[in-house]
Amino acid sequence: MILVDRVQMQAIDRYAIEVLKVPALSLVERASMAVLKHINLNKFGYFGVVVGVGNNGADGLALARNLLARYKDVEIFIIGDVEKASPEFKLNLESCEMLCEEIYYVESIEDLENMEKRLSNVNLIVDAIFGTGLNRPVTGIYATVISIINNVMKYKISIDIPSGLDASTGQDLGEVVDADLIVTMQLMKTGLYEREAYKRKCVIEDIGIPQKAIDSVIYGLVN
Ligand SMILES: NC(=O)C1=CN([C@@H]2O[C@H](COP(=O)(O)OP(=O)(O)OC[C@H]3O[C@@H](n4cnc5c(N)ncnc54)[C@H](O)[C@@H]3O)[C@@H](O)[C@H]2O)[C@H](O)CC1
Ligand SMILES: [K+]
Repeated sequence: MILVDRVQMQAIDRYAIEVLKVPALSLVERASMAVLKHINLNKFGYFGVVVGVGNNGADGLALARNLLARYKDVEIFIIGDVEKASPEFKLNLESCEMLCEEIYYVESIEDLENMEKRLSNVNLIVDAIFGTGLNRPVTGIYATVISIINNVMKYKISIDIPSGLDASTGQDLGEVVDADLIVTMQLMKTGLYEREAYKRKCVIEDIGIPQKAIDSVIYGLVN
């Protein structure tokens, strides 16, 4: 099994998009469908999707859109400044705005209380706050959001990496989402593999990153 750290994964993503011209939007869409296939839609009908403003969040919004497309109830919570978000994030956000009544921007204590109340009623929480982009300890409102997610005791799926975990070292960078299932994209990350508690909850899903991108970064094969 190939293992990559977060810097290698980011380089592979970049190579796929910038050199091999794989559309980032396709990778985000494939990531969302890779998570959807692990959700029993006959069992789960009311979702809380908690997103950061990076591409892990874009994956989460694309998943929310695919759930809304099936008339599932989805409560979306966004943490961070959407202005900083990627085009893939913004495109998926635009569609989610057309498909659901309200999207909650979590900034204040009241927003956190509202999120906690609503999450206590859902039956599945999607963690799309941080993935391979987490590069420093989780503090402030992000730490509070993660502890709320853990405290409401619902079935939790983390997209790519449980938010709060360092994808390279497996170190807890503060609060970490206590995921029941981790759907990691394309390759196993060293930080997940080295922690048995995470490794056994992990499934790896192909999202269409060309082997050439992987070989170019891992083996330095550029031709
Ligand atoms: N790159 C691609 O084409 C694909 C990526 N996929 C998914 O995207 C994430 C990686 O996305 P990225 O935007 O690099 O970062 P994150 O979304 O993980 O993080 C968001 C953002 O947060 C900032 N940040 C880092 N640490 C902290 C912190 N402690 N507190 C607050 N903010 C923090 C930092 O600026 C990050 O940019 C990857 O995991 C996949 O889920 C697609 O799946 C495939 C295509
Ligand atoms: K995540």
